Amino acid sequence: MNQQDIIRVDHVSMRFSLASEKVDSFKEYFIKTLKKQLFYDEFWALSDVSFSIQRGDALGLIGLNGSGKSTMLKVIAGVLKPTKGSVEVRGNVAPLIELGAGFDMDLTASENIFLNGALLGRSHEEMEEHYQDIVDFSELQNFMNVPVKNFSSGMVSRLAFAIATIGTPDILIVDEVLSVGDFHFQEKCQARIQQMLDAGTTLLFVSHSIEQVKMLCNKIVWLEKGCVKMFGEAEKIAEIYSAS
Ligand SMILES: Nc1ncnc2c1ncn2[C@@H]1O[C@H](COP(=O)(O)OP(=O)(O)OP(=O)(O)O)[C@@H](O)[C@H]1O
Repeated sequence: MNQQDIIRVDHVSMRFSLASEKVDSFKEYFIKTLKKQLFYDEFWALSDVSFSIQRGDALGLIGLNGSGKSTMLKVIAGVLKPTKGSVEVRGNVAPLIELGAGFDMDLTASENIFLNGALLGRSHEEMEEHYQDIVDFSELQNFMNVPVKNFSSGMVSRLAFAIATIGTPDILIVDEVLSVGDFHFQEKCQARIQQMLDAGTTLLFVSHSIEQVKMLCNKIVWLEKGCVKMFGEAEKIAEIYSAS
């Protein structure tokens, strides 16, 4: 890995196994597995993907539905282990993937702040320090003692975004989360991401809005059916992508 590189993706391929027939119950699954009657189709979500980015870069991942963007982010975040190839990451990662996935819906917003913080590796004291900022940013002051199961999906995302973006991580991974929440909150999130970029955070960003990608990113990886179609300077690739 080059001295300047913060992330290096080296010949990464990711295979998923899809059951090729319908199984209606766990019992049927168990019996068919024992009898070796369960067959799988192989599906390669990523094929031989390589690129590297440097500290302070902001990389946009673009491509049609199912092209492998989220899978690539999950491999970089360490949520998925690639079937082939390797990924090297230098620094701590704040992943904004599937916002709210770590919440316990029966607990209150306030309790979830500490639970989610712990899942992100932060101590109780650290979360106490950031507590007011999270409440203010999420604008959920009047809902802190309400169980999260009573929140709208936008409210869940606001709380999760506010928790995940405390401090200044080395690498911030943002997967489509800006499309949730209302327009006012989207603008606030975008401003917070920009603040982090100004402070030197490296960004990996998935969005179907090429305008958002152009606004935040200096580099783009364009994925097509799991392969890199183009990698390089954002403005140029965004132009070609928009015209395609
Ligand atoms: N856990 C999984 N098991 C099986 N297939 C999967 C799994 N996760 C993703 N896939 C498949 O891999 C392919 C790539 O999915 P991925 O979510 O990475 O695409 P994407 O570019 O982020 O799509 P979108 O723009 O729709 O969010 C899809 O065909 C998807 O069905």
